[in-house]
Amino acid sequence: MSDLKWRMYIFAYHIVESYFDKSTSNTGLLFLGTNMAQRVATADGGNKKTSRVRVAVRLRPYMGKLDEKNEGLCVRGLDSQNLEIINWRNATETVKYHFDVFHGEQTTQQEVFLSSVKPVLPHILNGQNASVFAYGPTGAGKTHTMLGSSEQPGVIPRAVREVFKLVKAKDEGEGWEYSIGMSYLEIYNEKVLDLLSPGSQDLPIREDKDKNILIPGLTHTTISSFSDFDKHFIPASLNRTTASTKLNQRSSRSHAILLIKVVRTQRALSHRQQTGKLYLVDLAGSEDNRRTGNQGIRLKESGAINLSLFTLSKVVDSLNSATAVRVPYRDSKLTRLLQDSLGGSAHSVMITNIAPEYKYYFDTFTALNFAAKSKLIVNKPFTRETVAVPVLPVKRARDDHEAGGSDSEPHKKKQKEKGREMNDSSHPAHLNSLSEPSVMDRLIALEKLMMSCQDKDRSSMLKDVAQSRKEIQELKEKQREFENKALLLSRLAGEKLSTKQEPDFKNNTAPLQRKQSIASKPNKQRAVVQPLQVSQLQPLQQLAVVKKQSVCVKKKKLSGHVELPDGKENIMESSWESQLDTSVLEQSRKKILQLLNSGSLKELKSLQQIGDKKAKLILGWREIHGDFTQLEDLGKVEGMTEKRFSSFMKANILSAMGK
Ligand SMILES: Nc1ncnc2c1ncn2[C@@H]1O[C@H](COP(=O)(O)OP(=O)(O)OP(=O)(O)O)[C@@H](O)[C@H]1O
Repeated sequence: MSDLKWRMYIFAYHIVESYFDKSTSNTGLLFLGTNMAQRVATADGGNKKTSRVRVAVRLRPYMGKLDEKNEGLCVRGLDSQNLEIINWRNATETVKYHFDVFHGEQTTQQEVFLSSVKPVLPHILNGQNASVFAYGPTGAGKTHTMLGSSEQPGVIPRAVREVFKLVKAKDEGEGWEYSIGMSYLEIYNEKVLDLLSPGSQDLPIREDKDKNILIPGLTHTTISSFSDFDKHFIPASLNRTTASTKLNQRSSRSHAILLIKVVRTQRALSHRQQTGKLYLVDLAGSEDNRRTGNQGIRLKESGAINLSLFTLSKVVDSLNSATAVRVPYRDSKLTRLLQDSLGGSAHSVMITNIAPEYKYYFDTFTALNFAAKSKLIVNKPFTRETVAVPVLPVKRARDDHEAGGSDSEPHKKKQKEKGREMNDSSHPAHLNSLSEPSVMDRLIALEKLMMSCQDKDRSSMLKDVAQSRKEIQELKEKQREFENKALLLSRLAGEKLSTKQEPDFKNNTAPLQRKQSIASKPNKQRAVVQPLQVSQLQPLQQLAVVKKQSVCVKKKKLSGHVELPDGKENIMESSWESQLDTSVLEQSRKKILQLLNSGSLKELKSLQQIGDKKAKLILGWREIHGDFTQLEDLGKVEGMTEKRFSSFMKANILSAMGK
């Protein structure tokens, strides 16, 4: 019985030529194809550029026969990138996930191929590597996606055919000759086995000096056409290790890896050669042994499968995370073998297969959390029936953690109580699978694991921020040191040259002001005193015309050291207001107050040191408290410290005078 299903798969994918030609020429379905592989540079240990693994999720159609409790769907698609799954903590909520691509249950094999796989294939002909792999729980549709059937051929036959098509379309004039070859292997119980040469021993995985991954002893067969490929592939597929589990009668117990190699050789001297590799991988299903009923050898297989899938998830996570330092390729044979075709300069696509039935909830939730770029809890019911479902009385895992970990007695007691509540008959039937205590325990454990990972990410980010702050601080100190030295030097120089009262030190912060003051010393002196005297006689607007230069000089003094009328220098700057004419000061203050009370967002932003956020805060304050009675009220606005207020005043009064 089980063999029959597998043989059906193998022979079913065998494609009727005319069908295939017809289906691939249908470009009307290319709408998803615009989502081409994004390449985001991240650090990969050294300075090598790595590209993101593009993640697509495919939801298999609902199968009534797999839903013994008649619970319905627990997950559904929203659009071409988003889906939602019921929140196990609160059935009136859903958790929304975002992916590069989402393929709903109606998506055809051709659409999956066109959007997720076809775009990466041309790279193989240019000597680059790529990998496409189907990931997900057992029974969720990985083999269907990768292999398919005669009516619905999957990724493997379509991709191989496309590679031949691309090579055929190559213009002879380009001067390259192409040859296509294949290898086919499985990783079973952490052993690399050659499917084209059954009975072979565990093969070693090596790396050459150019970091290419090699498997010495692996059969590599040149293929000249698609039917040639078929001739080798079909019998080899039957060598794959599969077995019957409770969840899938013909469950893949190994990772099947098909390698298509395209070698192109330059016709002219120096006969340069480039090799592009395409890995098409049908992974074994991630499994929960409590549900598969695995024992003995099945349990051992399952341990190996889960371990390598866990490593794969860590690798994908590291490649897609900007903060990861090390990509753990070497932690499993699967990832070691894919190392030169996953991340790095390779083009990688992961198709995560999920099933919609409640009995797959835990597996689906786990797979989504592994694959998701982001998720969001949405406060709305998933189905009409779930609206009435009471909130699951589960304490937040983080609270549990903070309260002493899962092993503490109170926690265990709570778990028991939880279990009792879950079994309460008041819960609707469709939550049965979810509310099983064992599922609950695993969900809580999963959440804890995820939180601890997030915490780790956060703490490494915080470390980075702290480091940057430290560096900025050090730079600031250096700059201060440099300025003090320069100041000292300039003073010394000033003492030496009695005729030259102005230091000849120049720095980048105010070179123009410095030049001005040296050139016209008398004006400079007037700049401190005269404007204030002039301004007593003139309204503020007129003053503005006169004062361009003097304000400029004054600004310099206020930010550095102030020269008093008697020629002495005063390093303190707190007395800047006292040097201004009181009526001018008053006018400026009035003007600013008026603007604060009646200015629009744009007008507020025209004030010095008021950005978009501050302007909005001012508007908000005005709305709640009415007009500012005095400028000092500004200190009551959020974020306006005493220091900021005085700096705001100085900048705006000087600016008002300078206009
Ligand atoms: N998109 C789909 N459309 C129609 N049928 C599907 C789809 N996906 C999966 N199926 C069906 O669901 C069943 C399980 O799928 P499949 O064998 O591909 O799962 P799997 O993930 O490869 O499982 P395992 O990891 O145990 O090998 C099969 O009968 C398959 O035909």
